[in-house]
Amino acid sequence: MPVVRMLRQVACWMLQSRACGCRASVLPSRLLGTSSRQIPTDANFHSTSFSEADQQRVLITGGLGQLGVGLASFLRKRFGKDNVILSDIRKPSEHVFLSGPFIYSDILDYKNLREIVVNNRITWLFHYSALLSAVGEANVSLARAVNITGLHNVLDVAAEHGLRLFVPSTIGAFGPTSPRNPTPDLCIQRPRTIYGVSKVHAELMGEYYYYQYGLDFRCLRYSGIISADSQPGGGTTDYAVQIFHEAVKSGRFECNLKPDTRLPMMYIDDCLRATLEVMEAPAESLSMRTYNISAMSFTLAELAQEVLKHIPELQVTYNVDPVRQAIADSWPMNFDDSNARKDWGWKHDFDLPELVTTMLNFHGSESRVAQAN
Ligand SMILES: NC(=O)c1ccc[n+]([C@@H]2O[C@H](COP(=O)([O-])OP(=O)(O)OC[C@H]3O[C@@H](n4cnc5c(N)ncnc54)[C@H](O)[C@@H]3O)[C@@H](O)[C@H]2O)c1
Ligand SMILES: C[C@@H](O)[C@H](N)C(=O)O
Repeated sequence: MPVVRMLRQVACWMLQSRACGCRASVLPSRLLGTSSRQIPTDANFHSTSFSEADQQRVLITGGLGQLGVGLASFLRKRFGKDNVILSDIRKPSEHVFLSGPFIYSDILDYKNLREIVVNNRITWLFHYSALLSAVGEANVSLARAVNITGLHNVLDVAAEHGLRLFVPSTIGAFGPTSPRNPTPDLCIQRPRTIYGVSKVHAELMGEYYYYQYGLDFRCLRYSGIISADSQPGGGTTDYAVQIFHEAVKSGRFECNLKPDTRLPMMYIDDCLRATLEVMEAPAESLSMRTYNISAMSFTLAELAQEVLKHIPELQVTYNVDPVRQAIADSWPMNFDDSNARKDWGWKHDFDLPELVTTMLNFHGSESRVAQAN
């Protein structure tokens, strides 16, 4: 880059950072490659020119889990099939492999991550890799590596290449000393799972990179997400997906939490739309970098009651798993998402009755197809 242009960018960045109150700072040393110079950072330093800005090039990490395939298909409608790259360390199904670009990416491999971002001219990164609450407790050292070390790699690559970065947080980022009904955006966060601790760390690190290095970090705290065509990956809220599969398949469901357990939940379509909306929200509309988002909140008994309206023969039994129950009992019962609604117009579409009808319609048609075959 010619020296004059670089100096102009640096001066421009310093003016901008003063205007937004951010502190002038330097990138962490590994972001500077082999150079020993310390260059003031600018989130747009390496990014695309203005005319290219509408044509995002997207990377999704951990994309073969419950949410990533749906996110890819949603974003491909917006940005075009070839501009959204799904990645994971697992082998994709043939259907996923044929539906758009897929690439192997282990978020613990920093150089490989950087290579993917550079070679594909990525502008937006959705960081979905994680070990969820229940599997995280069963494998704390792996959860620590994936959820914390992996996040550090993603933050550094995103800051270095001027990406807009989305990292989902969760209701699990709160703990027993947080207000539970409702839980506001800003309150005590002392979660008791490695998953929750890693998500609070992600929220704080993302905000730190935003203030220190100008990284365009955006984060939503998702509720338990309920999806029809993908399986949950080992969380405490998995029962709210599994009940639909079992209701249609066997007419029986054994639940691992108590019937009066109340948690915030959301249908996947609302979750994915919220994710794109916050990523597209003008920077000046965001008064925070991390927002609660919510749609509904129900107990297991209320969920079962709603499903019974459609499948009266369903038998629900309870066999409580103490680990999952302790986690659920420490999480919010209701989520206060008024800031998201006020700042960038968040509004959910699905409440419990629509959710149940949609899920059962999907599974009903699936099982009819299976029977016909
Ligand atoms: N599903 C929910 O209810 C929910 C709720 C709140 C927040 N979230 C967050 O949303 C994100 C996606 O959730 P999900 O339900 O799809 O999770 P999931 O567990 O279903 O999928 C996570 C994916 O990460 C991948 N992964 C693991 N280690 C990896 C590594 N080293 N490198 C690359 N990928 C790796 C796994 O192979 C898996 O496909 C997570 O960050 C999760 O914390 C999910
Ligand atoms: C709530 C969420 O983060 C995830 N579904 C879990 O239960 O771990």
